[in-house]
Order: sequence, then structure tokens, then C-alpha cells
Amino acid sequence: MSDTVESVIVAIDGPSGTGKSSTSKAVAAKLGLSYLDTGAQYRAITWWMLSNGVDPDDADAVASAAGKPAIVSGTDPSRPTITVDGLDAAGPIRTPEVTAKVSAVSAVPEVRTRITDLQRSIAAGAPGGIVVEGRDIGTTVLPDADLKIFLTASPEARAARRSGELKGADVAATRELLVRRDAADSSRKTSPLAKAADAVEVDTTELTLDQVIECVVTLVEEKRAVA
Ligand SMILES: Nc1ncnc2c1ncn2[C@@H]1O[C@H](COP(=O)(O)OP(=O)(O)O)[C@@H](O)[C@H]1O
Ligand SMILES: Nc1ccn([C@H]2C[C@H](O)[C@@H](COP(=O)(O)OP(=O)(O)O)O2)c(=O)n1
Repeated sequence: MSDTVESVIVAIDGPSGTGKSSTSKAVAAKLGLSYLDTGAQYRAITWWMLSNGVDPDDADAVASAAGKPAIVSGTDPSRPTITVDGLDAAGPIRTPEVTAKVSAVSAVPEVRTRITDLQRSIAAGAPGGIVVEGRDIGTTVLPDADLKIFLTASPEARAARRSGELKGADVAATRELLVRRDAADSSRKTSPLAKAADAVEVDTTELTLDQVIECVVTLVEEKRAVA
């Protein structure tokens, strides 16, 4: 006889352009779960630093200011939102200026502690369960997640996807920026980008987005069905 557990927590990690956001949103929508984009939160705090005259490369200044911005994430997968001090930050957090500085800001331990606490309280408050995507969700933020997925794809595929989004941006230049950001995110001391030992790795290089979504939905359903 099989039964279905009430709530499920899914952690989806991986480098930029592997399909975390698109996959997580679609999986959450299909399964009636909440959705949290943790990269958007690191982008939001980076945007606040840039807007408030804090040098993102001055780790002490960033650490001192880390507690100041009020960051609120909406977790409806069909309409994810993010505000900083009450302002809609969805657009400004995607600018190249923020992308260029987000790795420096997110490497500061005080920033990570603040954002990690926020992420844990959002996950704990999601009644039906949640899909949380980022870099350190399976390893640090939610080590007891019911299911951990680590998405990968070749740098070429990731750059092609990203440059498509940026309306024809040069693929080689996009690849260079991606690889550099991955290296920074993977080599920082505090909670680097890493695959959890118990994560399922899915290489999306040769898969369509629909295939990746289907694969993750199946893995969640398998976890949800308890004997
Ligand atoms: N398997 C895939 N095949 C082709 N394009 C994809 C695939 N997965 C995602 N994409 C596209 O690649 C871009 C980056 O995906 P996104 O979900 O934002 O990645 P991430 O959150 O890992 O940075 C988006 O335009 C998305 O539609
Ligand atoms: N859990 C997380 C999520 C993102 N980050 C940092 C590192 C990433 O380069 C930035 C931006 O993440 P985001 O997921 O928006 O990145 P992409 O736009 O998909 O490339 O935030 C992190 O340190 N930890």
C-alpha cells in the first residue's frame, strides 16, 4: 500500500545556466509547491550595496551593512517576486553591474548567515513544501531536504542559453564571464557551490528543458510515495 507524505522539500543546486530557475519553477507549479530563487536574494543584497554606496569589493563594509536591507521573496512559482526595502527589485537585480559583483558580495560570511536564516525560515513556512534553488541548498541551507538535485551542463551549452536570453550577446564573452563566476562561487571559503554527497546529478547538456522538468518531477514523485 502506498501513501503520500504531506510536504516535500526539494533542493536544486548547480552552476549558472544549467536550468535551475526554469526547472524549479515548473516543477513547483506542476506539484503545487512553493518556489524560492536564492540567487535572486544574493542579487538583491548586491543591488542594495551598489545603490547605497557600499563598495561590493570591501568585505568589511559589506559585512557591516549586511543586516540593513529588508529582503522579501514571494514564493508563488507562477509569479515569483522580490522586494528590497519595499521596492520591486526583479528588474534591477538582473543588470550586468549586479551580475559582476554578486559573487564578491555573496562570499561575505555575514551576508551568507543573514540570507541562509531567511531561506530556512521561508522553507519552514511553506506548508505544502518548496523547491529551493541555488548553490549551497543541499549542502548547507537545507541539508535534510527530501530530495537534492545537482544540475550540470557544459560551459558551451550554458553560455549559448544565457547569450540567447541576453538578445544575441557574444557567446564567447558570456562563456568567459560564466566560467569566472563559477570559479569564484566554487572556491569561496564559506558555503561554496558544491554537489551534496547525496544529491542526484543531472547533466542537462543534451536534454531539453521539458526533459529535465520531467526527470525532476519523477524523482520528486518517487520520494513522495512512501511504502
Ligand atoms: N535543458 C535546457 N535546454 C535548453 N535551454 C534551457 C534548458 N534549461 C534551461 N534553458 C534555458 O537556459 C536559460 C537559463 O536557464 P535558467 O533556468 O535561468 O538557469 P539557472 O537558473 O541555472 O541559471 C533560460 O533561458 C532557459 O530557458
Ligand atoms: N545559494 C546561492 C545562490 C546564489 N549565490 C550567488 C552566486 C551566484 O553567482 C549569484 C547569482 O545567482 P543566480 O542563481 O541568480 O545566478 P544565475 O543568474 O543563474 O547565473 O548568487 C550563492 O552564493 N548562493
